[in-house]
Amino acid sequence: MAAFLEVRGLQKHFGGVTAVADALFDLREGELLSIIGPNGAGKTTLFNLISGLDAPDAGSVHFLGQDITRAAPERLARLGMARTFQHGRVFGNLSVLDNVLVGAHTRLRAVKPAVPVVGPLLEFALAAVRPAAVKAEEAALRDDAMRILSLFGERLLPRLDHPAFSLSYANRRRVEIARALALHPKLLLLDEPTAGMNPTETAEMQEVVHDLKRSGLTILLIEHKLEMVMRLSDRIIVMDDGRRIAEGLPQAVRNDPAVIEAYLGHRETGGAQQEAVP
Ligand SMILES: Nc1ncnc2c1ncn2[C@@H]1O[C@H](COP(=O)(O)OP(=O)(O)OP(=O)(O)O)[C@@H](O)[C@H]1O
Repeated sequence: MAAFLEVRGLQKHFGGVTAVADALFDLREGELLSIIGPNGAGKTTLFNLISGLDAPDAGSVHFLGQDITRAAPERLARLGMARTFQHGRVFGNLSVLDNVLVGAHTRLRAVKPAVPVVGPLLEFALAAVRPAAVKAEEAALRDDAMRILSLFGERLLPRLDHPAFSLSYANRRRVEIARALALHPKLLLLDEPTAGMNPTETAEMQEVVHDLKRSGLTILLIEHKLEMVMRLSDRIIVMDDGRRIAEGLPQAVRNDPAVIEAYLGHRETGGAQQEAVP
């Protein structure tokens, strides 16, 4: 049986820099796999190659048995892959609720008839007239968006109508994750969901990710906060200078001499240094 996600020999070079060298791993359905490593190790580049934001120089990615190497992000969204970004990307002028509804766009059916050529025109007309089927779909998506926003307790629900630019940094990160969840993804790629968060916010985010994992969602996680990685991960891949230097269960990785060397030996560890080898 094909793996849920299969990454084979992925490579990416930027000029003379090897950002990702021969990445190779499988991800099983329902698994939470973390990618860790010092700054510049190639983690975000690897995410970009998997999620269609960047094209690999070599190698392949298969998702749910389909070759998705170099596939456009829209196709990946339709297949059920969603991601978040290291620095959080939201639509600043849209409200919290609308940001999340944008994420549900690929799930629209009533307002997006699958008619060739005139489809976009029909969609425009249906959005303007809003017949009962379209209204019912909008209501269902709104209910779903509220359910997703409630995963973050009282952080976002009281701010439904606030424009995203007015939110705190931590809340913008939460909105971004909520928007990714609105896609009802089969695979969620989270790039440092707790970056810039204080210990309370980090603990809350850890709970959210834990709940998502418990719900059966398959997750690929980049995270510098090692305690969180150790608690959440089924398996961990450690990268350094574009290469995988270790892979295994959290406890084994924690005690791996190559991992300790990579973290403690690096000049910059993006906050991981203080937490390395806990
Ligand atoms: N668009 C780009 N152009 C040139 N070099 C790049 C580009 N993107 C990444 N790199 C380089 O590739 C290497 C890997 O970077 P990447 O951002 O993937 O690392 P990372 O592990 O995600 O680091 P961090 O933990 O700091 O986010 C680095 O040396 C980086 O400078």
